[in-house]
Amino acid sequence: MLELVGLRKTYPGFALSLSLAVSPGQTLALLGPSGSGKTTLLRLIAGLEAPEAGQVWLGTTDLTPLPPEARGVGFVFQDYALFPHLSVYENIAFGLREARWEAQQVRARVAELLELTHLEPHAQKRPHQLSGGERQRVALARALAPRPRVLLLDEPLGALDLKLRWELLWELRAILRQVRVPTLVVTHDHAEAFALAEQVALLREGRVVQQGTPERLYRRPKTLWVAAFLGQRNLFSPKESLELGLPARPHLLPQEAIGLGEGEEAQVQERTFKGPTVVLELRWRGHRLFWEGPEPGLYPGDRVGVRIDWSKAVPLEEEAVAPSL
Ligand SMILES: Nc1ncnc2c1ncn2[C@@H]1O[C@H](COP(=O)(O)OP(=O)(O)OP(=O)(O)O)[C@@H](O)[C@H]1O
Repeated sequence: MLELVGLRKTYPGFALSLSLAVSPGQTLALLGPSGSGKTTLLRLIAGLEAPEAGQVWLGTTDLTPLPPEARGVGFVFQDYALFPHLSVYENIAFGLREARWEAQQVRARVAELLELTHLEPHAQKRPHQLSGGERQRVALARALAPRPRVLLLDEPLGALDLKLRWELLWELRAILRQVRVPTLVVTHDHAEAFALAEQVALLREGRVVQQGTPERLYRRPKTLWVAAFLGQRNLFSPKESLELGLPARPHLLPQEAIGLGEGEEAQVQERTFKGPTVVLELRWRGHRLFWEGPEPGLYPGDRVGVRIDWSKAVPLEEEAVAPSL
């Protein structure tokens, strides 16, 4: 189990202050906007930065005083940081040779990782002869080679185009499930976090604002900020909630609360075709309402009845004042 206890690090205009735990064999996604402290947190765990307060625990070992190389932490950097002059094989073997593994053990371990990451056909290539996705897998294999006790991935899919991102996401997930090393993965994309991780911690200005399973976070966000960051669209301020007959606090109206067909009249403003679903932006009671579902056969200007199940409205907490530094 990886545990961060009262960890604190400040830079001019920025303060990271949090506690967090990753269970054995689990993947936790650190999700947050640019500048929220995701990379700083990984660097603190890896020992590349020293915290001003708090500790990093791995089981019963306090890693905080240890140098990076003694921590048993595997790190995949945003730009992969592969050695350009070494082959794929040698990139993966590098850390093992540094740690003075015996030649035969190195061969066996590298072969194992080439197989795990499907890189056998590329073993003798240099990084510049590889595709982005292949480079990403080399970086992962290199990080996993010395059997780290924790794996840190900083935007592992960040540099790839959209189609490749999703292909690699499934592959990365399969590999993580196979190796069962507790993993922290940084991303600013909620869909990526949801697909990769069992737990998601949402970071804002150096603090964890909410942590939970993807389902829990999406369905029960604490605040408007969390809901909006996770892609929820039907969000109402306390004033708007009151106008709609709800208590005077922020609310989320989830998709399943909105039915089309009969009911109060609304007008279609916009339509976005997404393949399996269509998103409609409706004008309803003077408010903007989004509906998403299978092809409704409706177009801008059309009128449609809207039925709301108010019992499904999710009350949210008032936004906390931005954390002070
Ligand atoms: N070495 C440093 N010196 C001064 N300020 C720093 C340093 N490293 C990070 N910061 C500041 O700390 C804050 C958090 O940075 P960090 O890189 O951790 O954010 P992030 O969430 O990873 O962002 P991104 O998604 O853009 O990579 C930023 O405001 C950044 O400018």
